[in-house]
Amino acid sequence: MNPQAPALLPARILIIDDEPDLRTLYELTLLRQGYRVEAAGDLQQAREHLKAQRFDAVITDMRLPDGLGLELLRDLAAQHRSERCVVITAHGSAENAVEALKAGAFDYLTKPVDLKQFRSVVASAIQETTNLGVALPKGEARMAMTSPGKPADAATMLQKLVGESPVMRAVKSRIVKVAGSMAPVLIRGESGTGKELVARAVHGCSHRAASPFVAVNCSAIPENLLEAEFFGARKGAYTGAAQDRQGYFQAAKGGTLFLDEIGDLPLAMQSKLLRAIQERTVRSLGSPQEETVDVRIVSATHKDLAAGVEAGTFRQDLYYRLNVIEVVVPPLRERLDDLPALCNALLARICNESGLDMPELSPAVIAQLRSLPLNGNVRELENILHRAVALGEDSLLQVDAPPEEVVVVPENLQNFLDQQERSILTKVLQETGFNRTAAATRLGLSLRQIRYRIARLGITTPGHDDAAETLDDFA
Ligand SMILES: Nc1ncnc2c1ncn2[C@@H]1O[C@H](COP(=O)(O)OP(=O)(O)OP(=O)(O)O)[C@@H](O)[C@H]1O
Repeated sequence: MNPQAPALLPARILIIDDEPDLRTLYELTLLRQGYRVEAAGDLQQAREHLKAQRFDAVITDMRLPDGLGLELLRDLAAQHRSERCVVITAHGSAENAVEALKAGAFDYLTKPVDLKQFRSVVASAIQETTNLGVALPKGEARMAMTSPGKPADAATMLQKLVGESPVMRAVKSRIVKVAGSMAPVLIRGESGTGKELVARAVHGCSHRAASPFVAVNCSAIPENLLEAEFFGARKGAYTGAAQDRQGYFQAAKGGTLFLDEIGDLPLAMQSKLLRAIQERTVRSLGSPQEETVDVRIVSATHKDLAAGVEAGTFRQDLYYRLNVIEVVVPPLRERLDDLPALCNALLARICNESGLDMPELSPAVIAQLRSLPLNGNVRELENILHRAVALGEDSLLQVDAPPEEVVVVPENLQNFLDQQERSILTKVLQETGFNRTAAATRLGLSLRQIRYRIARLGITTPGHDDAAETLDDFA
């Protein structure tokens, strides 16, 4: 530790459990770690302790003689207290765990409590308060020192998410609010809205910022490789496994695992993922042993997962588990006031990457972009700007962006083309007073060509009997 750093007191923790043996076990475990510990046997005693002083973390059993641990959580939230809460729930009560996380618990532990996990969850819980100036007990210092200062990092992360419209501001404050907990986050939004950026911001604003962020596109992995990719594999576990390899869970240890396109995960893999999340352990293919992993799961989808649950393609229990906290990223059309700032940020990035000077962005171009449907959201905007920069000839940016074409695939191409041709010909003929020569000139055809087409499509033109001409006449 930095010898110049002021000697700070170890973190203070309040333990609440009505079983004296367990209380003692938790107390001793924490005292051995160097923390200062107070203990309470019920809600009333806990409230007295909390009234008397501030703690860094509160660890409470869910069921207490005079009420639920959740009530304490709600009290602390209502009083805007900074204590991080860890709730201990009975084995198999997934609902309680989810409820606790929704009520603002930092994390939960399931009985019987594994002491190694207990120590690591407590260390995570107090880490953030430690970064704000309270010392960690011996042995945990490395984590605190490698963890970047939270406020600066959070601000940088949020800056990358360009946009100050009310809807984007709401997204950002939600990110800050949810970043601190261990609860799984589900990010919903159309394609290209910036879901991955949001996931990175959740990670960057959390105490996990100094640990890995591992992004996985669930739809891009072949089904037979999913298990090895997620959980790792021992050498020889399958044909081609020439050496031990770690999975995404192991790679993201201590950090965040971002599961993009989670709706595309096959059902068999959904069960395995659910198990890994519930047990917080994974087993590499071919390994006899399970290993504990401390990973926060952030997932994203552009699909309606609830509809997937209805249709039987997505497991309800996994949906329930992943969707503890939801962040919805609005489509670009609902935040068009962000366009100028977004264009500037994207242009700066594009020009920087390609070593070009930043072109001038005129209000007319912004207005032009504003009028586009932009159904591909920020990614589409990025592509349009990329094209404009690549094709631009002077320092004023010109956008040649037709609205994204909706390609209609006709059932019968010939009929479809005939119909298009017929309506163009009819329109031009009407506009030229059925003067075939004038119509042909406008369409870049010869008189003979237009007569052929009129005959082929059976278009009646007053004063002529083109439709009566047979195609043989043109042979
Ligand atoms: N608010 C924003 N500020 C700056 N860049 C953004 C913003 N939103 C999106 N982008 C950029 O747009 C592109 C698409 O964003 P991202 O990949 O995060 O979208 P997504 O919703 O995850 O897409 P998909 O659904 O296809 O996975 C990226 O290059 C990203 O950097």
